[in-house]
Amino acid sequence: MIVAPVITIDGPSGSGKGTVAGLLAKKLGWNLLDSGALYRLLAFAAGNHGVDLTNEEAMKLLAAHLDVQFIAAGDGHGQRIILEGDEVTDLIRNEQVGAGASLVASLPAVRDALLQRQQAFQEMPGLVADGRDMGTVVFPDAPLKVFLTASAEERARRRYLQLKAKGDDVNLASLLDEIQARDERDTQRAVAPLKPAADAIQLDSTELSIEQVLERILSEVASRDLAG
Ligand SMILES: Nc1ncnc2c1ncn2[C@@H]1O[C@H](COP(=O)(O)OP(=O)(O)O)[C@@H](O)[C@H]1O
Ligand SMILES: Nc1ccn([C@H]2C[C@H](O)[C@@H](COP(=O)(O)OP(=O)(O)O)O2)c(=O)n1
Repeated sequence: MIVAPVITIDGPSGSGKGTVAGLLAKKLGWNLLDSGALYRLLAFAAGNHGVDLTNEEAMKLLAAHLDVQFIAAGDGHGQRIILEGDEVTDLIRNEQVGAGASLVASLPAVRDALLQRQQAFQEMPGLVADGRDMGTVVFPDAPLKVFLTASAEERARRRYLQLKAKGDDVNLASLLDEIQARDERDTQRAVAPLKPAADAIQLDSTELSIEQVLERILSEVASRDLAG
């Protein structure tokens, strides 16, 4: 059986995972898994259904029955996300939902319930998957694993610019606090914590442009002969 190759991109919030994963998937013509969106969707759905984010049993049920569709955007750039029939693409991209996602993501039963759903994205001709545990837990056999980082200050600055451009009322200092709190929770949790896989390439993007990060990864793809 031919197994579709996977490129995993893990790292902390604002390191550029989502942007680079989207560009890479587009360039290679591969499928895309934004695993963080699943945790964000769960936190968002919990709000809609009045479920307490720390209620592991209820959150596990919600995860098992999550009704979500990822639709490639018409311009070939990014994805539209539909939750229970409603478009939530932008609604899940704020720090409040991010913090809720990080909380939900610390529940082992929730991670278990999402495992197969994530693995089902591994289809031909290949998959680019971004998150926190793509290389360590979900796709441990991936032939290329990237761990993307950047300083917390640079990540907060990027998030600030991104949210401000969207028209959100944001504050740089509180974004930095929130990012650091999320880093702490994501790296310290007992199950599938944020950490580089032993065989991951580590890339610090603090001083790199998006194009430079993409170039570095594409050179790894070429040297491993992954794109056929
Ligand atoms: N290397 C980079 N240099 C400058 N800005 C970047 C870089 N990588 C990503 N960005 C910007 O930072 C913001 C956060 O990137 P994103 O891909 O959402 O990060 P993550 O998925 O790791 O949270 C986006 O607005 C993106 O355009
Ligand atoms: N594979 C994943 C992806 C995300 N998570 C959790 C931890 C993160 O703080 C939240 C939100 O992830 P997301 O990648 O959307 O967040 P950022 O874009 O990096 O800010 O979900 C996870 O535990 N495992």
